[in-house]
Amino acid sequence: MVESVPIPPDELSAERDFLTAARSALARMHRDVEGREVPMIGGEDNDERFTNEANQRAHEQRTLALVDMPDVPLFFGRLDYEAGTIEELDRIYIGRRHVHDGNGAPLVIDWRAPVSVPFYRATRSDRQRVLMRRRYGFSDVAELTGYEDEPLTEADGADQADAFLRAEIERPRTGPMRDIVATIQPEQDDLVRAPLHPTVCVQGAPGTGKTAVGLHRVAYLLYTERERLSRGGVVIVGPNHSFLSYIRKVLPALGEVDVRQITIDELITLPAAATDEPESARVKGDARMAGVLHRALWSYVGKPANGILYSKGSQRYRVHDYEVVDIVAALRESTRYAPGRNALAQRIAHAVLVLMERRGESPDDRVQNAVARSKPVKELVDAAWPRVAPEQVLHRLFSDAGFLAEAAGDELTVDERAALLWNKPPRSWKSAKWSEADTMLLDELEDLIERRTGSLGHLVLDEAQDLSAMQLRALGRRCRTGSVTVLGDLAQATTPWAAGPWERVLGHLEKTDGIVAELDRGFRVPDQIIDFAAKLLPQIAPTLGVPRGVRSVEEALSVVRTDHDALADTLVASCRAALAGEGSVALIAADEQIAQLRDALADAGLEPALLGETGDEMDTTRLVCVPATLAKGLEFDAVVVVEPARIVAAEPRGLHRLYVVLTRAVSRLRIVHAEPLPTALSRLA
Ligand SMILES: Nc1ncnc2c1ncn2[C@@H]1O[C@H](COP(=O)(O)OP(=O)(O)OP(=O)(O)O)[C@@H](O)[C@H]1O
Repeated sequence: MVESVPIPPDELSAERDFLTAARSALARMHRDVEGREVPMIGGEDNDERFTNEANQRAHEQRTLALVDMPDVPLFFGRLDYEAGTIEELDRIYIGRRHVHDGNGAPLVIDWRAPVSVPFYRATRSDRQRVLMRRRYGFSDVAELTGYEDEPLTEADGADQADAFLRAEIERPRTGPMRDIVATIQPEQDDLVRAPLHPTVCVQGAPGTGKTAVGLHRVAYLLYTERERLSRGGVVIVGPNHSFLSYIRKVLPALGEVDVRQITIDELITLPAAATDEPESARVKGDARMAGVLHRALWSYVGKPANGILYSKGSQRYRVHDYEVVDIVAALRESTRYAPGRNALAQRIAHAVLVLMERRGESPDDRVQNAVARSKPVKELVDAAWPRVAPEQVLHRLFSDAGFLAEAAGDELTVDERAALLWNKPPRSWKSAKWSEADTMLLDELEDLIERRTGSLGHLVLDEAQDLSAMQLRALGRRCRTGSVTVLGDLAQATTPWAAGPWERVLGHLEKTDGIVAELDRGFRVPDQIIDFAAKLLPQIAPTLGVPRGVRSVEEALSVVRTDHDALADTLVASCRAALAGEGSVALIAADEQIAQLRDALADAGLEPALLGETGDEMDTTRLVCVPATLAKGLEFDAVVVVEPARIVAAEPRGLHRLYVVLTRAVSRLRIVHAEPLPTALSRLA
């Protein structure tokens, strides 16, 4: 809580009483919904079962959304309006969900409601009929400890909003990410409340609140567009399980429990069992592969050498080869692969029907279907337009250099083709093991063969700078009529297959009407650390500006040079010093080093956890050892980074990885090294 003028005890106790009343009202709402019988319709057919299940699920979710979370305050702010601004209410309490008194009177108003907007937007120069804004402070167990008033009618006054924001950012971290609903900043609010369409893409430096904005935007959209979104559903795609575990509690705390938070492989659902070299993963992720796959698939459609001879009784009907060639050529231009097979059979049958009519017969649709299913037509279709599985096409592409060269045309270089070919091709496509990048290619082929149907209502892509063109195409296919929130930072792109600038990303998603916005105020990282990390920007993202910090923290940054023998002791001492403060502590090092360093800390009696081992390390342990490749998106109050040069050397985009690692600290960053620092940093250190 920010230091401020003393609070009159009566007023504080009145506010506490109000909180207690609101809590009881929420408990009553929960009981009411829980006790309400779910309407069941009789009958056992699929529609009825589906409706009953949907009703039951909706009831469960509504009940869950009304559970009072003991550590999440029910409201966080209050607006006192000019009399008559809102019907019968001059004062509203703003919270994470709507609470009413049982007689229709609101006690707490949802932060997403239009009347709550001035809480985030009103200023002294544009006070939107607000007289006073009050912000509450709470203990860890959501006990109301105080409040701060900001009268908007006074011409000037200290900027309490900034002090409040700073206090909120620096509140020590204990466990997973928390919501920022009490302190959403105006530039963030613009994005949170942007309409469902068009797609929004947010470029933002580390700690500018992209993830927070994405999650609050989902909560906002579910509030304003619940009906529309419930049909297709909402999915958040994050880079890995550690990250998803870190963000998993934000939406439930905002009352939203029906959003899937998953990794891209879980969305695509084709299991990956092989790994790629970076270069072949890069080529496989490239947008040019879409053309290669298209040509490879359609090369299975041949030029029919023979027409057909269809016999019915004593009659013979001949469709000539050149006629079939014309039908095939026309269909290639107008259909996907699988429906093309059926269409070919029907068109040939139609040609037979025309011959029958010319002879004075009057065949109907049933005859056409019978002809289409007849043996000669089937045989011709199987020969000219064979059934193929995606795996079959990809297996041939990666094992047959001639086939690949033909499908690639001028699109791929000789080296790129070599990177795609298997050294030891599996014997058959059925026994092939596919990598993650392959699964995107299989997904593309599946859609070329038969158009994917259904669309998500909304999709959030976090850390989207790392996605390949082929991944983006697969994601876009799952959200053809929905919209996307794309979140990322090009400077943090660590994958060799990253698709590149945001306009290109939107193109791959087929959301070219998407809007690109930028967040440039870094809330997480103190000025000194931002300035230090930003020295890498000219090398890793020369077109991006340096983020603006919002706070400086005394002794935020230190660089400690040691020698190899003393490294472990220095790290133990650094972690001990960090643990002496409040909040979470991370030791981040190159993946190859981290297990050994964890053991060294454990031997010294520090009880560290290794991130990624159980999935809930950040909930349960103050000191977490983080492999550099898992640091993205996470944050800790204090961070110790070990041997930056090793982090850089570990992968092709090591400098980008180092930038990610250096920007994880909320209060203090200590860099410990025995090996020389990377050049860009050594000049400074
Ligand atoms: N308006 C705000 N009020 C309070 N805290 C905020 C606000 N905006 C951002 N933060 C805090 O700043 C930190 C960084 O936010 P977030 O993780 O969303 O940033 P990001 O842009 O996704 O970062 P990265 O690029 O590193 O993944 C979080 O602790 C978040 O709670």
